[in-house]
Amino acid sequence: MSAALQTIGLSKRFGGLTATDDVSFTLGHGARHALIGPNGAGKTTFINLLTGVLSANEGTILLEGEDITRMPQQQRARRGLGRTFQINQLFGAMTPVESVGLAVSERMGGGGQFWRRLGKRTDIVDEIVELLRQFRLIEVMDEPTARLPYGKQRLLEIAVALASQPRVLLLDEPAAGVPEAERGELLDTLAALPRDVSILLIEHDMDLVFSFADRISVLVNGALFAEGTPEAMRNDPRVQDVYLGSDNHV
Ligand SMILES: Nc1ncnc2c1ncn2[C@@H]1O[C@H](COP(=O)(O)OP(=O)(O)OP(=O)(O)O)[C@@H](O)[C@H]1O
Repeated sequence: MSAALQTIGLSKRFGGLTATDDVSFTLGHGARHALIGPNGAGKTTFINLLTGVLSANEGTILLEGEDITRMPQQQRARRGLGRTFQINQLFGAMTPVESVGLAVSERMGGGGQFWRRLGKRTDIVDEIVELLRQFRLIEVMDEPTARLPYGKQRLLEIAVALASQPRVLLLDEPAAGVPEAERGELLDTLAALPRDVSILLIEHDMDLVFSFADRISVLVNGALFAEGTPEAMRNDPRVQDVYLGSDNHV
């Protein structure tokens, strides 16, 4: 059985700087895999290569065994590659029910026909309500997004990404900017994500990384430096040296 997502010898250069250096990486089916590393290690560049925001200089990207290396972003998304962004990409004037509804409708090819379809399709309504419930957004579903607590906005972002039913979900720093008091809800919600979605998490919050991940890869200077179970990474003196033992992950 092929991996959910795999890179082989992936490299990206910006002029003289190698931001992704010969990365061969495997995301297993149903994985809860975290990618960590110091600032500037190349985590965001790697995600951008996976999603097609950037094109690789060398190497191959396989999604469920299919070569997507040269595919445009939209096509990768349609093939089942979902992502959230480090910085909130939501429309502030829309409500959670509208954002999730639009994402579900788009997946079904509804697009602008969204509200007309909604009235007729109870299965769509049920799915929207279930997503809002799962992400603890029911009580705020009619509030403009810009007025929601930041933690709720990050939850909404994940709900919107999940609405497209991705096979692989890339979570780019979901806890960034979320106040301490709202982190528990985020952790619980991430823990409850459906197991048939394979997840790659990029995160600086080590509590979240160690509570979420069953596998961790460490990126340093664009290259994979170490990989293993959370326990193995926590106890690896080399990893402690370059990352965990220092202050540069906050
Ligand atoms: N578009 C670009 N042009 C030139 N250099 C870039 C570009 N994007 C990233 N870099 C450089 O590539 C390296 C990796 O950056 P990247 O943002 O991928 O790291 P990161 O691990 O995501 O960092 P952080 O944890 O701070 O978000 C850095 O040295 C960065 O300055």
